[in-house]
Amino acid sequence: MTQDGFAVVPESIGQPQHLVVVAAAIVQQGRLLVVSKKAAPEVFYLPGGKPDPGEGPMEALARELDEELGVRPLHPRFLADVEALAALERVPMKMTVFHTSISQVPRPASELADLRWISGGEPDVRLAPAVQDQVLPLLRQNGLLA
Ligand SMILES: Nc1nc2c([nH]c(=O)n2[C@H]2C[C@H](O)[C@@H](COP(=O)(O)OP(=O)(O)OP(=O)(O)O)O2)c(=O)[nH]1
Repeated sequence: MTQDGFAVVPESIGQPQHLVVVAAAIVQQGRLLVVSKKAAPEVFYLPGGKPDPGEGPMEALARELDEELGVRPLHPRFLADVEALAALERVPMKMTVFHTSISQVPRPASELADLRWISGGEPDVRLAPAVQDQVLPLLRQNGLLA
């Protein structure tokens, strides 16, 4: 109850549950790094994942990049918040994307099935909807990808 006598309603009540995801847009030599996981090897998306409880976006980004690729983000900058259907869970997802450089050459961890550097037009790479429809156009609009 607030001082005004109103009950405090948790934000989640009455709203759809969103999956929260943090991800990295890493571009080198005009190509975007995408990964696929062993759980769904046919779908590629940005390295990243769900923040642990109490973890901030940058902390989550650094942990996920370390776990998945053995790299550290260098000079990460907020690119966009995008909303789409999550590629694996198929529920609404809010994904915060940071454009970042990385500290080393990425080495895929065992949870990954594949790692590709893409220009965006590869016919054999099926991208998650958020990446195909939102992240690639944003990177192009910002001159970060041809
Ligand atoms: N990392 C990432 N996830 C994405 C993207 N696009 C997209 O739909 N997703 C979806 C895929 C999954 O449904 C969800 C992220 O799940 P994940 O399995 O990568 O997350 P995680 O590393 O925290 O995995 P876990 O703890 O559940 O094992 O978000 C994207 O570009 N990057």
